[in-house]
Amino acid sequence: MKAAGAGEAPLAGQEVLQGLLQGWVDRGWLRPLDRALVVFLQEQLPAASPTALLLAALASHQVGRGHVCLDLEATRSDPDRTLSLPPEGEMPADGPPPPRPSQCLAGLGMADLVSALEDPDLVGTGPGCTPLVLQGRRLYLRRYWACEQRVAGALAQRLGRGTALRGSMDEERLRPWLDRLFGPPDAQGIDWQRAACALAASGAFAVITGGPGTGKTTTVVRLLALLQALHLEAGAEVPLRIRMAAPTGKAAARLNAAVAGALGGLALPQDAFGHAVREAIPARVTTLHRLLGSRPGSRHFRHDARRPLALDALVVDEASMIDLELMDALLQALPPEARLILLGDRDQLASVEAGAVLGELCARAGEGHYTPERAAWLQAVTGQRTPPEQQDPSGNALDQHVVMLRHSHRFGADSGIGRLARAVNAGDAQAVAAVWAQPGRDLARWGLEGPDDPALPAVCVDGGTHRSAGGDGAHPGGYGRYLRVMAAADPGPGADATARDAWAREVLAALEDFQVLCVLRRGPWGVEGMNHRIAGFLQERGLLDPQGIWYPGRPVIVTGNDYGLGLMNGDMGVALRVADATRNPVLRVAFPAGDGSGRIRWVLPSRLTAVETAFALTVHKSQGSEFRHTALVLPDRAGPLLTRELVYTAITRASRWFTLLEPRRGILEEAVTRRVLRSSGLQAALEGRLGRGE
Ligand SMILES: Nc1ncnc2c1ncn2[C@@H]1O[C@H](COP(=O)(O)OP(=O)(O)OP(=O)(O)O)[C@@H](O)[C@H]1O
Repeated sequence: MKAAGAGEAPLAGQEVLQGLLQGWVDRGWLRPLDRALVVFLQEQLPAASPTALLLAALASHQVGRGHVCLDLEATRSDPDRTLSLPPEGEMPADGPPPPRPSQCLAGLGMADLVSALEDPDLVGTGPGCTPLVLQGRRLYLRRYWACEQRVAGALAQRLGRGTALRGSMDEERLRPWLDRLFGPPDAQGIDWQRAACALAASGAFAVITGGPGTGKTTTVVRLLALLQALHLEAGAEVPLRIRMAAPTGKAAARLNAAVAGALGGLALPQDAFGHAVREAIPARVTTLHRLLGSRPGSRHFRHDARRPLALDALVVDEASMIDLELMDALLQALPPEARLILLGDRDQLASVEAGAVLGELCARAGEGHYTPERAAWLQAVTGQRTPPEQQDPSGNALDQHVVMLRHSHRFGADSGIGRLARAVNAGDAQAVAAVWAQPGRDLARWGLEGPDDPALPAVCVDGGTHRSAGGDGAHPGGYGRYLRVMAAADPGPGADATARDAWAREVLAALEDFQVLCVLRRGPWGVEGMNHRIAGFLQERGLLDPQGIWYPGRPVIVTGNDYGLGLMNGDMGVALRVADATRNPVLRVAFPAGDGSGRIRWVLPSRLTAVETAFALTVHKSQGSEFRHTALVLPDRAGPLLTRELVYTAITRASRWFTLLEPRRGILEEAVTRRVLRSSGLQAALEGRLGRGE
């Protein structure tokens, strides 16, 4: 055991550390959980070094900020970043602020930090039972280290597997099917969708990444058709068991609709065989939690390595939202002979929980890194040449299974949303300014004088129509629209269940026309302030009567999984006034069933314990959803949350119109130069295993 020593003056003793951490908790700088961990460790290891325990508190705190570990290098160079000071919603507290991490760690170099962690009871360097693990310059809570190791191990195994797959393809037969599904290859350039399909067909693991509308769904539906066609053509009596899933109900519903659309466009033979292939592609998409079998009150799932999922191929959309622990659970539950295909946009915000798995897996996707052997194989099966700049003789096994789709088929070259998303993604503030100099019809930008600026009701109620009408006469809507639908389509107290469901579907669909997004939760520009003001605007216009917590027209978002009600975190619903059996008016909350069936689930408001009003959502909560018109409310000052990834995610939630509301001019340009960099060792762990040929 290593006791506190010289060079640790700022944390002269354990009581000082306790007091310091309590001061941080009081200010909202640290979670009570992080301090509780230190109290526990002190009880178990009374002689532990205060510096090591401080680092343990910071490592624990990083998990709450989405990092898998504490990066000691980053901690040393900018200690205050470990607490993201100033945090959103800092709690007012009496007296002078407590010392910051930079003061506590002042004068300590990397060697001092590493030396403080040389405590075999507290910190291990690999398997064992110490509460912390130090790997290189990364300090982990053991649970997350173990999780990262399992994910790296499962991915490495999957990358090495191919021939044992059920439905393995014969490469000779691959080319004609690719030609049928994609048309003849273009000799001029590479069609990355075709390449993605071939690469994903060739192994047990594939990642297809791309921005909005780049054809991820189109490609995966063709891939599934290809796999089924090859499987059935080889004489299989039963088709492959294929499942599709997404992290949220909203994302599952979107994929469901997109798959249904893509199925119609499949170029399959017009005969019994083509029919059998089409029939064998699943039309229903489920949530990952439902697929894995969530269990109330437990973080374990019904399906795991001992009770694996009964499937031959799994497609998971919106994979950027999958955190490390969920990826671990998913990989454990997947039979070794099944394929896993991840779809997602690597540039979006990562999951709220720790880990940015998709981002890490796709970190090298822009440059391809296909080996010359892989490029030759691709040419043989797709008839396309891989551009030389995408080839790399030292490309690793993961590179050979990742494809980036680059061309948006949804946003044309003149689309403002597409141009703005690209400029933001590139982190190019000048390019962003250039887009706004010529925004086109689908973008609008409003400077706000303050929380009472009349632009706010103009956009939130009516969509700000006079500034950004579409070329085809369509107008971006605000929340006034769904409330008018709610009033006009109300089937009345005598309506039967079918008519009520149809009404709810119509209102829920109209609600998806528009969404206000915020960066923050608190303050006038956060979700709480905006929710309050938007309800007021709608009330002033006589569209809403927000009395009490529950009122007709209240849109809500579920904030925690409720297995009893079958509602998942992120599900959105709306309160509607319906009639009970005796025709008395009662309030019920209508949710889409979330299983692709189009059914409506009606829930008593009193049973909903974890919901929030959803006129305004944080950008994080909006992930996996898409709205025809999206309005992003920026804060009036830059902070740790306002980053390029966040703004990109907000813009790409809009399918038709995007409105920017800025309390201070230029804040957008500031935001795009800030990045979210998540600390994790997944790439290193994976590379280590691939290098060892595991
Ligand atoms: N190769 C293509 N040629 C023409 N149109 C295409 C092609 N690929 C996709 N599309 C069309 O582009 C639109 C977007 O495609 P798709 O839904 O597959 O993209 P996506 O990447 O899954 O989008 P998102 O994830 O943003 O919803 C669809 O209307 C689709 O029909």
